[in-house]
Amino acid sequence: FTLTLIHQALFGPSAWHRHYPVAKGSRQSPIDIIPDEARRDSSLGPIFLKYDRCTSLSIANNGHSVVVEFDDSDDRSVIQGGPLDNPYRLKQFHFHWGGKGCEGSEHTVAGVGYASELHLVHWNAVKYTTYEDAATAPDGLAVLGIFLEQGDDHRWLHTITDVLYMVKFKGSATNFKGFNPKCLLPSNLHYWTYLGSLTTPPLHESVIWIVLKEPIVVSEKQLGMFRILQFSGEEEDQRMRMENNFRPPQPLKERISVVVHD
Ligand SMILES: CC[C@H](C)CCC(=O)Nc1ccc(S(N)(=O)=O)cc1
Ligand SMILES: [Zn+2]
Repeated sequence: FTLTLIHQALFGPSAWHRHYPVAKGSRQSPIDIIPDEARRDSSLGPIFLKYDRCTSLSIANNGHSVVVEFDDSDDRSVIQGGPLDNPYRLKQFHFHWGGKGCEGSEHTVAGVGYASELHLVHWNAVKYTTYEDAATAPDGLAVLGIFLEQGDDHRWLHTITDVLYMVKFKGSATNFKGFNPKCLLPSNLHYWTYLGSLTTPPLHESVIWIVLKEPIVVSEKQLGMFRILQFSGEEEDQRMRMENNFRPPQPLKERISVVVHD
């Protein structure tokens, strides 16, 4: 317990500003979304997701989360429409979650958090040649955020939780082909959108956030499977269970409020 507190104080969100001054920037994520204060913009249309089955490649533990990587060498799997001027290619998705029974999402809605949050990370391959270049540009990335609410078993999440034991330790990865993230979407794509940042270092202010209003429902058992993951590598003797890997909401500052599309 004290190890976790020390670890948190040295490497957690409150320490990031020392190496990444942008942590105190003007468009940091996540934020607390206040639906009643969200503007409506009639020019803002629906988003479209074209997720082709055969682009998933691998699943890995990067020491911060569990990440499913995609082949982003062409436009087979893209998000477009809504606030986006171009199609953005799917690069990876990952999750953020809490400890036993406590909150775990990054964005909150009127001060209330969810048990977990799924991030599908896309990049603007029309304007930028590499993901790395896009990740430092103000319109380089589009991250689709989906809340996970605790309830019944999710019908398809087991395809991910069943393989987590193979990527238990930091730095481990395994083949994960043929997974279509479409199965993780809620029934409607109504969203809030705002200009923000990566929620972990390097915290680049390069993300157009699109947060879906409707959560997906997953069971406590399925959420618990994420907690078999470790922050630490296999060789490290101090076992550090991977949980509470979420950044708390950041100040909205002079950003225009969030825009909503129903
Ligand atoms: C140089 C490449 C790049 C900056 C570093 C690797 C990367 O992609 N990081 C990343 C991606 C997504 C999020 S989030 N949680 O979706 O906001 C947080 C961090
Ligand atoms: Zn994330």
